[in-house]
Amino acid sequence: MSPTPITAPFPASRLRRLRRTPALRAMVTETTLTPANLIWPIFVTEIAGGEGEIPSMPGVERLTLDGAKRAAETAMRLGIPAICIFPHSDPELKTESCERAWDPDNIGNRAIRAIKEVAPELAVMTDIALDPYNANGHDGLVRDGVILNDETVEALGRMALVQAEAGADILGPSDMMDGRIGALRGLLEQNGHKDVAILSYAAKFASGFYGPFRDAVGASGRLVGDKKTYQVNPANREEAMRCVARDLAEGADMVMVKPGMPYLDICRMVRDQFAAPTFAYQVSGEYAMIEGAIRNGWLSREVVVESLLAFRRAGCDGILTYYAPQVAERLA
Ligand SMILES: NCc1[nH]cc(CCC(=O)O)c1CC(=O)O
Repeated sequence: MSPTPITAPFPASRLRRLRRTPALRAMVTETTLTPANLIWPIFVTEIAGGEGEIPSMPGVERLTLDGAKRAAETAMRLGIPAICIFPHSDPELKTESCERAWDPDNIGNRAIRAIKEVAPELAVMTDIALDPYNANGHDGLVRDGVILNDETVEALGRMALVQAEAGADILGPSDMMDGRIGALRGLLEQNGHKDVAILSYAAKFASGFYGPFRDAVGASGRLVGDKKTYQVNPANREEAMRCVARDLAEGADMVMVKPGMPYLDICRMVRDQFAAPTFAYQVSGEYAMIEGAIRNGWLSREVVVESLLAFRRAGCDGILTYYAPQVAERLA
C-alpha cells in the first residue's frame, strides 16, 4: 500500500527546511548506496599481451590471472561482495562448436580458481553464454544462420557444471535461450551443486549499448548478424516481465535487467511485481557514455554515484558496474 503524503499549504509547509544543511539532508535521505550493492565485472585475458586498457572503455583494463587476483583482493578490501568474470579468450581457439566453453581449464574457469585461492569469501559470479568461445560471436550454437535453442541449452549445461566445479558461487546465464534456467537448475541439483545460485539475465534487451563490451572480449568483428532472435526487443515491457516470471518459476534465485539506465522502468516493474532479488547491469555503453563525457570535461565525476543511486531508487538490490571499485573507494 502506498502512503498518501500530507503536506500543509505554504507557508506552513516549506519543503526547503529539510534541505538546508547537510545534517538535515542526511536525516531524510531515502535511498542508500553502499559497496554491498555493487558487483564488479572484470575482463580476464589468456592472450599474452592482451592485458591493458580497452579503448572504448577508458579506465577499464583487461586483466591477467594475477591481475584478477589483485582485483579480488581489492574487492575484499573495499567491501564489494561479488566479482563477475568475463573471459577474453584466444581468437585462434574459437570454434563453431564452442567446446572450449566447457573446458575446465578455459580462462574463465582458471580465473574462478585463482580468485578463490586469494579471496575465498568473495562471491564469484560467472557468465554463461557461448560468445567468448564462439567463432561467430553468438551466444548460442548456429546452424545455417539459425541460433539453435535446445542444442545451445545442452552446451550451456556443460558450461555451468564446470563453472560450479571450479568454485563459482553464482552462475549468470546471459544467453537468453528458452528453458535454460530450468535445465541448469536441474543439472546443478543432480550433480551435487545444490547451493550454487543462479542470477539470471532475465530481461536482457537487444541493445546497442553492449558495443564496448564486445570490443573488450574481442567479439566485435566476429558477430555475424545481430542478437535480435534471442534478446528482447527494446520496445517490449510486458515481454520482459514474462521473461522474469518464467526464469523465477524455473528456479532463478535472482534476476537482472540489462542494460540499466535506459531500462529503469523495467527495474521498477520487476521489483514491484515479483519482490525477488533484483539487479541491473550498467553496461559497457553506459560506462563509455558517462566516462567519455567526464574525460571530456562535459560532466563532473559526481554523476557516477548519481547514476547508481537511480538503480537503487528504481528498486534494485544491486548493480553490476565497471565503476564498482572507484565508487566503493569513494563511499569508504
Ligand atoms: N553473453 C554476452 C554478454 N554478457 C554481457 C554482455 C554485455 C555487458 C556490457 O555491455 O557491459 C554481453 C554482450 C552481448 O550480449 O552481446
